[in-house]
Formats: sequence, structure tokens, C-alpha cells
Amino acid sequence: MGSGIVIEGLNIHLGGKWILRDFSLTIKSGEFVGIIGPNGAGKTTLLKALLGLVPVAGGTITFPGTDRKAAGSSLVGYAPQSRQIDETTPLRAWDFVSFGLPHRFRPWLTGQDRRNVEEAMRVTDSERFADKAIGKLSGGERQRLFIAQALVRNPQILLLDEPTSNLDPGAQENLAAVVHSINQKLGITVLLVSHDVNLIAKYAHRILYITKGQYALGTVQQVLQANVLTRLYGAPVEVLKVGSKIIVSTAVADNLKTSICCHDNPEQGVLADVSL
Ligand SMILES: Nc1ncnc2c1ncn2[C@@H]1O[C@H](COP(=O)(O)OP(=O)(O)OP(=O)(O)O)[C@@H](O)[C@H]1O
Repeated sequence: MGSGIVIEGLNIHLGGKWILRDFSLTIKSGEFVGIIGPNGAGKTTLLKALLGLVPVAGGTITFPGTDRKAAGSSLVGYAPQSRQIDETTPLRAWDFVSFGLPHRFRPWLTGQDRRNVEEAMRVTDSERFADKAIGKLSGGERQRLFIAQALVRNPQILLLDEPTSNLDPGAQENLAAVVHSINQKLGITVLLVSHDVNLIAKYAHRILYITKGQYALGTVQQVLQANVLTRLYGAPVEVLKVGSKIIVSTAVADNLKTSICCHDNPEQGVLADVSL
């Protein structure tokens, strides 16, 4: 079961500049939130703040509904943005996943440890390459292992930083489906950073759109609106509807992909939950 996240008045100042200012939002237990926005907007910094890895200049982060009774469980599992693995690395996929276990560097594993590794590999559909060397696996296969490693301590929240970058469209879709299934079947709260709005629009319950100094949280229909994006970017952004898809003008929105897949008949002007 997932934990909720409540952020109130969060301020983060790094390298002489404000990255997040007066940032407040609530994420419900079991929710899947896609985080999107241009390079340098503060997406990774937000994940690191949730992990307690960056200094906070003000505000609070709490995790209501946390249940940490299960032995060996953790609150947050994290798969960071980029991890280079040399193709000659002589490490079995199974062993790589097991490095996410607590006390992994003691010389033995318990039966429960082994079951946790096997379950994490099962839910990420990576059991079939458990015995292969990680360096010989494809990018999509490695991403499944990174997620499995983040899951091996049964977290209540899963933070994934651009897990689909550098994957071909088919592998992106497969990986997003795996994350969706983890969220649906295990009830884990998921925050996934991506530059691919297609995937986020398809699977996330809500989108958190961050630009430098501004943000909006809401459903796809609430956030992917010309007036909302124009306000976030501080310059005109067009949102066009073509059949079941929405096309966003990239003229001012750096890193925003041209084509955004959304639902049929998006509701108009519903901004009740949007924080600006
Ligand atoms: N430890 C740090 N010290 C100083 N500045 C930092 C630090 N960490 C991040 N920053 C700066 O904070 C800003 C936000 O960085 P962050 O990595 O959160 O952006 P992002 O939205 O994840 O970008 P991208 O999409 O490129 O990954 C950037 O300008 C970055 O240079």
C-alpha cells in the first residue's frame, strides 16, 4: 500500500539560486503522478528533496498514512536518472537487484531476502534474464532492473527519474506499462519524471508540470491547456486538439515534445485542482 505525500511551502536554494519556491501540493496514497517540464526546472531536485538528499531552505514534507510495520520495508524506493554500466561488468542481473536489499553486503541472504528479489523481478518482468550479465542487457532490460532494485525493500513510494530516456518507442511503452502495473497491482504511489508527455498522459492519474519558478498539478485535461502552459512558461504556448491527440506548440516550450497524446473530449477550463 502506498503512502501519501504532503508538501507545504517548500523552498530549495542551490548554487546561489532558487530552484523551488513556495511549492505546495498533496499527492494521494496510491496515485501515479507524472512530472514534466523543461531541463533545469527542478524535477530531479524535487525527487531528491523527497529523499532528504538536498538541503531545504523552508517548508515541510510529510508522508501521511505511512505504514512501516513490515520488516525490511522502506518508505521510498528511487531509481536515479542515469546510471552508466560498462558492458563488461561481470555482475548477474539477480545480484544487481539484490544490492537494493538492506544489509546486502553481509555474506549471506535470508530466504525472505531471496523472495523479495524474486518478487521485485517478477513484477518488473525481468525474471527471464536473472542469470545474465547486466552489461550485456539492453537499455530497456536494465531499466527494469533499476526499478526492481528500487522495489526490493517493498517501498510505499516509488520515485523514477526519466526511466524511459534513451529507449526506443516500443521499449518506452513496455516500461511505462510495467510501471503502471506496479502502481495498479501493488498500490505503490509513483512519481515518474519524463520528457515524454505521451506516456505520462496515457498512464498517470495527474501531471505535475514544473517550469522555472512555476508549477501546476492536475489532470491531463486541467494542465495541458494553453492558458495554464502560457502562464507556466510566461510566453504564448498553443495547445491544439487533433482527433484524440493534443498537439502543443514547441515554439517557446523547450524540450516539450510536439505531439501529446491525451484523452478524447478533454474537458475545458477545469482548473479547480491546479496550483499555480
Ligand atoms: N547540488 C546542486 N548545487 C547547485 N545547483 C544545483 C544542484 N543540483 C541541482 N542544481 C541546479 O538546480 C536546477 C534544477 O536541476 P534539476 O536537476 O532538478 O533539473 P531537472 O528539471 O531535473 O532537469 P533535467 O530535465 O535536465 O534533468 C539546475 O539549474 C541545476 O543546475
